[in-house]
Amino acid sequence: MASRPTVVLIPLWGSGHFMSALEAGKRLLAAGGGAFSLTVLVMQAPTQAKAVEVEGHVRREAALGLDIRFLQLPAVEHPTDCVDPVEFASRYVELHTPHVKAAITGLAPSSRAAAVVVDLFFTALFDVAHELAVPAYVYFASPAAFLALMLRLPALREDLTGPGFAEMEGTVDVPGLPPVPPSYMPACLVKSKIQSYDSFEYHGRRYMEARGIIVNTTVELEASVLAAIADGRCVPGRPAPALHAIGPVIWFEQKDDDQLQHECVQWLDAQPPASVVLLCFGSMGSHDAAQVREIAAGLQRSGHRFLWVLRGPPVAGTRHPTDANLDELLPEGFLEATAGRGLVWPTWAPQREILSHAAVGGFVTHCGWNSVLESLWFGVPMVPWPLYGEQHLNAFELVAGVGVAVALEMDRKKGFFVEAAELERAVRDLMDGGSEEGRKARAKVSETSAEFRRAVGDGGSSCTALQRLVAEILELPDGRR
Ligand SMILES: COc1cc(-c2[o+]c3cc(O)cc([O-])c3cc2O[C@@H]2O[C@H](CO)[C@H](O)[C@H](O)[C@H]2O)cc(OC)c1O
Ligand SMILES: O=c1ccn([C@@H]2O[C@H](COP(=O)(O)OP(=O)(O)O)[C@@H](O)[C@H]2O)c(=O)[nH]1
Repeated sequence: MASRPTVVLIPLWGSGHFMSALEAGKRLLAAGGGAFSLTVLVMQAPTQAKAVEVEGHVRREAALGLDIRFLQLPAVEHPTDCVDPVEFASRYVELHTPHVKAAITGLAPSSRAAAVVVDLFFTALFDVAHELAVPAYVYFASPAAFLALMLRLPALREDLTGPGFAEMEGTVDVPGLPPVPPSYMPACLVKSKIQSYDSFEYHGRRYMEARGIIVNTTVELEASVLAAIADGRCVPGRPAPALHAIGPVIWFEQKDDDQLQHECVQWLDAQPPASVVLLCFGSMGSHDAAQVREIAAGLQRSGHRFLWVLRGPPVAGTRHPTDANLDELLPEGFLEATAGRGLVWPTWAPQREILSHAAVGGFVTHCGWNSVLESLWFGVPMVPWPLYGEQHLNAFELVAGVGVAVALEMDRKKGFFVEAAELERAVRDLMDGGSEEGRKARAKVSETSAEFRRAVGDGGSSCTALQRLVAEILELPDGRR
């Protein structure tokens, strides 16, 4: 049998990570034109719910008959006393190192590993790649701006006067972005949680060992940041790894023709074009009862149509929201008062399908990077309401950098609390025809959407970057395939 290498992909189990990485792997596979296969090493997800979600993805993708092999890694102990999910993921993956090594060395000689591609929090696996002399890549499912920040964390530590950015005066220099007020730094770095900083700084340092970083963005969207990284402005004196901006990588689930439309989509079908504002806060976003009351009042007073994905408090010991009990959470009379112009959906919703619907004209989002890319792809302007992770920096970039969003004021000292009147104002500015801010965001988002579609099309920047990456993996001269 002819020898054909394989690209080994090691994704994290999270909603915004697993399918994004797999979709990127599928694009690599297609661009490789059969020159290599894809091998996905699947870790046991740490919670039962995530394990079921990942198993579903693997079963569905395996049934597509593509040149992808899924190998389940043995279960390992769960690290305890972690400050956040990133430290958990970083320590959990370390325990997988021997299993990953065994899986790669156990590949048939006819399908040697040509590259190992790991999640942004899995840099501990570089040790295995280095030991086996396999080129290591990172799949960065977040924006290049956050990559620039992570690369700069070792140097930025020297500017900190306290244990986190919250105590810092002045602005933060994230190369390629306008000066960033410390309050817009990622939530995990703002609070005085020095261990969070340690985890991010560790990964930032290790990215420099990668042969390349595959970023889910486009050169058009984040030109200045990508240039800053490539010019060595994040880690002066050391050449940055090659950057491959292949985005937007968005996973679209295939629907059977005979599948019934989701209830949210059926409801949207009855609404006028661009009239509905969607509110959805990602896989780990939920609000407490007081905040829910403010949102309800803000939406009611705005007079606009809305589809609100409202989740209940997280399952104990996790960050994953439960399904909302609407009778308990919503103010009395709210559903009756907004009947016909609002839908409150209490569980996971088909966000991509909703954003693609002509009735949706705006998106109040937690600014998870996948959600941002989906909104830009469908040309939907945003109101950013960042909650966790790097989302505050994403929100800053959307408003101050790209200009596709209407800003929302929040009380950062009170868990990012937003008052009803402020939400009402932002929704009106986003959705009302007369608002200059909304008009600008709408015009810019249409441009970005068109740019995105050009980037992934033949000859587009992301398509070309993907081909260059394939040539690099196959070690072809001059990026030729
Ligand atoms: C990228 O910066 C941060 C990401 C996270 C984070 O951690 C995480 C851990 C899990 O075990 C499962 C997850 O699903 C998950 C998700 C997650 O954040 C989202 O990651 C997406 C892909 O990178 C995307 O970037 C979204 O914008 C993120 O919201 C946590 C964190 O700090 C605690 C980060 O700074
Ligand atoms: O009710 C929901 C909530 C989220 N998502 C999807 O889950 C992913 C969330 O990733 P993101 O990076 O936006 O945020 P995270 O949840 O990782 O913080 C995105 O693809 C969303 O479209 C969804 O389909 N329905």
